[in-house]
Amino acid sequence: MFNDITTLLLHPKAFKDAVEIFVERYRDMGISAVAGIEARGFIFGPSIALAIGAKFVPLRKPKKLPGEVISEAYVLEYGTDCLEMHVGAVQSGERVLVVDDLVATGGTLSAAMSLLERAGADVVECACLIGLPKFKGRCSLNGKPVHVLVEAINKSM
Ligand SMILES: O=P(O)(O)OC[C@H]1O[C@H](OP(=O)(O)OP(=O)(O)O)[C@H](O)[C@@H]1O
Ligand SMILES: Nc1ncnc2[nH]cnc12
Repeated sequence: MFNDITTLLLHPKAFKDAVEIFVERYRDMGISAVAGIEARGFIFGPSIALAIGAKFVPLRKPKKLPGEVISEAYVLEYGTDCLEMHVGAVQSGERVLVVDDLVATGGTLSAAMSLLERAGADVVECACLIGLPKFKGRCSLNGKPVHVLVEAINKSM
């Protein structure tokens, strides 16, 4: 039941194709920052950022960033967690893309968007490789578009 993107990473052509599909979509959208969610958003986010000429902003789990941070707590399926971002990482009005490997309930993406919006950023879209059945094939979250490359099948059906 664990949707493991590390198998994709072992196939350079598939890994490159996945990044390029995102790059094609986002290259002309005036995006100046790509925010990647720890940990697996760090695998795809920086490549996309470099290719579209944007900066990369890490959204990290608690107590990892050395500078002043703003934090956003969120609820997971089992427990709670928190994302942090450096104060000043994004500017007011900056157009930001959020990247992660996978969306399940959408709680993590919601927290990432809240964090960025509290800092004044304009979240353009969230991009994930995989959408789990829990996300119900939705195309948006909190009024922002969510773009998913692959819908995972429901293995319990
Ligand atoms: O849509 P949601 O229900 O919020 O779940 C999606 C999140 O779950 C996974 O991360 P996880 O919380 O397992 O953290 P990790 O990658 O740091 O282990 C995944 O990489 C997403 O960030
Ligand atoms: N089924 C799943 N596989 C991988 N990562 C996840 N994060 C939340 N649910 C997950």
